[in-house]
Amino acid sequence: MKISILGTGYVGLSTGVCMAEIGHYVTCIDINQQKINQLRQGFSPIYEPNLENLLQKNTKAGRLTFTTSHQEGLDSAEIIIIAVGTPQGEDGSPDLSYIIQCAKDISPYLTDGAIVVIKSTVPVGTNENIQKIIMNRCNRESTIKMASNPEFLRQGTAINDTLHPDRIIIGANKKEVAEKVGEMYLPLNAPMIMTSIRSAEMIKYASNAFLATKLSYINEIANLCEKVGADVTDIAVGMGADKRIGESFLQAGIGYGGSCFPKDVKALELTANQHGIHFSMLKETMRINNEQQVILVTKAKKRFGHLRARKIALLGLSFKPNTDDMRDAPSIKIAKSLANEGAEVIAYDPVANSNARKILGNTINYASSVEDAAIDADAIFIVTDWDEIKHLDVNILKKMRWPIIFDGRNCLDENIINALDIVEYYPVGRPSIIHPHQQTH
Ligand SMILES: NC(=O)C1=CN([C@@H]2O[C@H](COP(=O)(O)OP(=O)(O)OC[C@H]3O[C@@H](n4cnc5c(N)ncnc54)[C@H](O)[C@@H]3O)[C@@H](O)[C@H]2O)C=CC1
Ligand SMILES: O=C(O)[C@H]1O[C@H](OP(=O)(O)OP(=O)(O)OC[C@H]2O[C@@H](n3ccc(=O)[nH]c3=O)[C@H](O)[C@@H]2O)[C@H](O)[C@@H](O)[C@@H]1O
Repeated sequence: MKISILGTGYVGLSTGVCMAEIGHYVTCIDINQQKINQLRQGFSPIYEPNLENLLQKNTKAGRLTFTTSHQEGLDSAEIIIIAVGTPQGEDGSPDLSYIIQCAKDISPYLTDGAIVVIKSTVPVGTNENIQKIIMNRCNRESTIKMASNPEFLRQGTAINDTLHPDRIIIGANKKEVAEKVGEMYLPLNAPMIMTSIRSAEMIKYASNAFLATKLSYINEIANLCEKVGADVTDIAVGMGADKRIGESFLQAGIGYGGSCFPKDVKALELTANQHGIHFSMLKETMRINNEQQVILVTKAKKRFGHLRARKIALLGLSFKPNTDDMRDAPSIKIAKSLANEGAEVIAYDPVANSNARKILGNTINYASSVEDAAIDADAIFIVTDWDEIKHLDVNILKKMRWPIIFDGRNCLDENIINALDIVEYYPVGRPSIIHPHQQTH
């Protein structure tokens, strides 16, 4: 099948590479010339495990090409996938300007049989509006075929998620359109759910908001665990063993971040509001998450009294491991809050230092290794559960002024905690460990 994809971000590029991997001929279009140049040379502009390898393999096989030209990129495309950003606008609703621009960009080159698929996360009704824009521009009514095909990949595991999805949602108002889009995915052998366009758009928001709410729920349980002396990691195992609840998304910590949950929860709450439904549960999901993101700062202030002139090593900056994405990362709020308290912050991330610098600038200092960050630190904050942070070298802790660790992901290797008899360890929602040799510091 001949597929064109607009947008070579996390979703567009992962989709493009995977569709080529299963045998389709894919052209990826982006307006960013620099990205396209980089991709043509076989380099991925984003950090995503296994992406660059499949990019090079499929480019070499002649199934994957990149262009900035809509005319060239859309030539004889059977399916045109729109995967551009829908970031949060100033009023909290998604900014649809990139999608609208895509509609304008593709209109002159649409052939009769082509299907326009919106993969970006868009509010209910957007597919219909985009269809109208295209119809007006093309001056044709009957032949614009549209489908909603929301994406569920997670950053850090984007390739695996795209090749092995739990389900594929296809929303279309015509059976033959849904079937044609489904044909594209047949080699994946994944369950497909066909719905109306509006339902497909809604499934995406309902899923993300549900997962975010599950996280705020377990985080509030974690806060309660600290008060009553229970351990939230045991609670998660106990709850998760119930199939109706499920074990995933029960890892308590410093709350959710990233380019999707924060904006999608807000967008759904706004949609509900516009229709007279006060979805107060989502308001609470967001409130809990906002407070949770700075919980390590609150804990450290309690431990030290104040944080002025305290040196804090921030380990991990990206919003989750295995990505360099800093969009809405909890580390941003934590770093700013520490700086406001007068602390000296030195941060380390295996891949996100340079993206972080674009956002945080000189508010903090950047280290080139865990060890660099930890030297003479008064405390470590574990912010992102990268493998090298979870299993950090015990000897590194001996270089701190005093090994005090605030673990925002409850992820530090048990052996490390047990190996040190001078450690103070403060996880989230679990009993703290303060070894007997502790001295005032
Ligand atoms: N990042 C993620 O993990 C997921 C994102 N989504 C949704 O997918 C959509 C895309 O998200 P990301 O991939 O993160 O975005 P991104 O910001 O990483 O990439 C968007 C790309 O679109 C390009 N672009 C903008 N206007 C264009 C145009 N007119 N023609 C061609 N290219 C254009 C930009 O240059 C950029 O490279 C959003 O709606 C997001 O909510 C859905 C599932 C997962
Ligand atoms: O629409 C999207 O963009 C995507 O949003 C999320 O994917 P993503 O944001 O990439 O990553 P997640 O693994 O969901 O993590 C989101 C945040 O929740 C946090 N999280 C996740 C799981 C958990 O148990 N605990 C927890 O704190 C992560 O650290 C991260 O900050 C969804 O999981 C994807 O299905 C969806 O496609």
